[in-house]
Amino acid sequence: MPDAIKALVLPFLFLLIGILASTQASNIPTVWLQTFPVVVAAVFIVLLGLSWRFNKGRLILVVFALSYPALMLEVFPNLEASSFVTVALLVLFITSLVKEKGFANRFSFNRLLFIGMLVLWNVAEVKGWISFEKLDQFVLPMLDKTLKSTVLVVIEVAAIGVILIRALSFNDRFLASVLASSVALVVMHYLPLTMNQMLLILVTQGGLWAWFLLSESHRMAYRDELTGLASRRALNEDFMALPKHYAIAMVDVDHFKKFNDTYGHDMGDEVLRRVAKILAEGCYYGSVYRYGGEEFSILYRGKKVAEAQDELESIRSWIEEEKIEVIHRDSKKYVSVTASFGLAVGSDQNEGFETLKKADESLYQAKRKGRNRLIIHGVRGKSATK
Ligand SMILES: Nc1nc2c(ncn2[C@@H]2O[C@H](COP(=O)(O)OP(=O)(O)OP(=O)(O)O)[C@@H](O)[C@H]2O)c(=O)[nH]1
Repeated sequence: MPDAIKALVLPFLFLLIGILASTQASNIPTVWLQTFPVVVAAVFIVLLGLSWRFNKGRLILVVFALSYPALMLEVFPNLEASSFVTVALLVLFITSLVKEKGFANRFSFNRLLFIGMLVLWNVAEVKGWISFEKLDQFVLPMLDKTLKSTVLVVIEVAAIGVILIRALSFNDRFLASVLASSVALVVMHYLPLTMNQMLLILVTQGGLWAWFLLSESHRMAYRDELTGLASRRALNEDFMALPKHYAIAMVDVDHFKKFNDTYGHDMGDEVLRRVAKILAEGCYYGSVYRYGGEEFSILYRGKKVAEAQDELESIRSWIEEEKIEVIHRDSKKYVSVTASFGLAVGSDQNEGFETLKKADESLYQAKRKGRNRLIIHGVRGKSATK
């Protein structure tokens, strides 16, 4: 299954649970039902607290968008929800377009100001202070719909369409969750739901965003941002539960400082991404981590050294063969890098760090012997064919 579709599974599962729960609202005892508004308010306040703690400004907009229709229906109970939902969808749409800029800064202020204007326009419209009814004489005969209802449907369809396209093209979990929340708003608009049913959907949407924040913080802790590989922290944790038989490899890009100095830091980053990709795709038996800087680690659980050795030799030659396009002195050319490898076999489940040190020693031996080779700790004369 493509990653972009996978990213949609959980957000839509939350949505489905919300819709299914709302169908059971009539079976819920009244005492519980009375607590729903408080529960929803509490969930959203906790979300706002978390978005402040995790410095995620876009989440304020999401919380606002989700709570807006229900809040407005509380204030104007006799009015139709359609324009409230459309404003909420517009806010989600804008949120899906902007970059994360943190919680409290001028960006958040500007965004909230814009939303304030949108709300003012919405209130003015529902109160009848501004009206487009005169234009209906032209629109009604053509579309059999008022101008307002036509514009609202167009905005809803366009907003959902653009969010869907972006979620599928960027494979981004934030966009996937925004899409599920947008569909939740549309469901609340078009299905004849009671306020309690809406609140049930909102609670599950709160759950979705809490899950999003938790998984984001997990990703930040255990994934390396540049390469997308597991981070050193993940390796440290994996060392706590090593199997009886294991091996560790350390990999280091050769002359990387020179590469950075010649082609620039951005090209250096590109090299690290390429090497990480080759390691991730080439490692069938091992798990790859970015250890730090231009160093990577591979953990082989329960595997024989020969299997690890064969795999590392293939990866070494793939790195060597990879052609990287660089611009140097205003002209385009293709360059390649090499990497050195050290491998050590663990002899004790509790000695992951010691084994890693041995792999590191072998790696530096490989560097001393001329680089672009694999040295196995404690095995004389074992190195890559050169
Ligand atoms: N572009 C980029 N450079 C990095 C990153 N992390 C570390 N570096 C650079 O990696 C270089 C590592 O250089 P050295 O440790 O001297 O090693 P080397 O030049 O690869 O030489 P050998 O290991 O002896 O082959 C330093 O210049 C760091 O600034 C990163 O994330 N991106």
